[in-house]
Amino acid sequence: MLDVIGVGKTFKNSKNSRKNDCRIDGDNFHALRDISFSCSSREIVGILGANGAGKTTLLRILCSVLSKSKGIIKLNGNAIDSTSQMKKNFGLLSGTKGLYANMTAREILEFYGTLYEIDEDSFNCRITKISEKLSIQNFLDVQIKRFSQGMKQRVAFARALIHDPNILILDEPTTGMDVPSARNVINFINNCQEDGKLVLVSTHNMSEVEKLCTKVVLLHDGLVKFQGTTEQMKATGKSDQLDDAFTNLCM
Ligand SMILES: Nc1ncnc2c1ncn2[C@@H]1O[C@H](COP(=O)(O)OP(=O)(O)OP(=O)(O)O)[C@@H](O)[C@H]1O
Repeated sequence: MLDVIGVGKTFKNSKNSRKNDCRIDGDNFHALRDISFSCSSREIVGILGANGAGKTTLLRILCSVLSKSKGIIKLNGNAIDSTSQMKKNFGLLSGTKGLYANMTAREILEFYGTLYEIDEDSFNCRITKISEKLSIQNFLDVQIKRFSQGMKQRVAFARALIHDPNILILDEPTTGMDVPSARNVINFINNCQEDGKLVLVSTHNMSEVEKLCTKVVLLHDGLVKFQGTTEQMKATGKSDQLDDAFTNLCM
């Protein structure tokens, strides 16, 4: 369903900002060098890698927040290049930025509904369905400034899902959450899989990866170092502990 083929991203390398990095090429810095992998609906794919490996850059390219420097992204066999196609098919959760303190959850979701050009009837159906799933139906008319971090994260999830995308991109969805809130997020991600969505999730938490991911793509210095199941990753990384296998593969 989703094919990422030879995707690369090059930034200008400002002098003295990086040293001793194999991705530096004169004035250029190749954050992603050549990324290829494929996945299907109902998969939960872990995008793994050490700090700076290129996870966020890749996820932002998939959601058209960033443009790619090379490569092809295909959905159901067709190359997608227009921003509008990408926006329609992908939903991004990347922290709780843009949840304006003085707006209510409903106002924020209405704002994003307008950006995605969702008609009023569809919007009302979506907001009812999503707010029940995320248990925010009782907070919809409360201002964001009164929300805890976990509640804000649920609104951010609702925002990512408001246009009913086929593919959900989650950049570190449980970072900074307490155990019950993180567990809710994990359950919610599992529900998305049951709804037939493809979920790509970046996380540093290997126990979450073991619980959630049907497959992982491990990035290292802007390349794919490993892809396969967590069991295959342990075998390749020569450890029965996923975090040790991760460390071995990243060395
Ligand atoms: N706009 C930019 N300009 C220049 N370099 C950038 C830019 N955005 C990211 N980079 C660089 O690209 C590399 C990959 O960054 P990215 O944020 O994708 O890594 P990551 O794997 O998500 O890391 P982390 O786990 O720390 O969040 C890093 O070296 C980063 O400094």
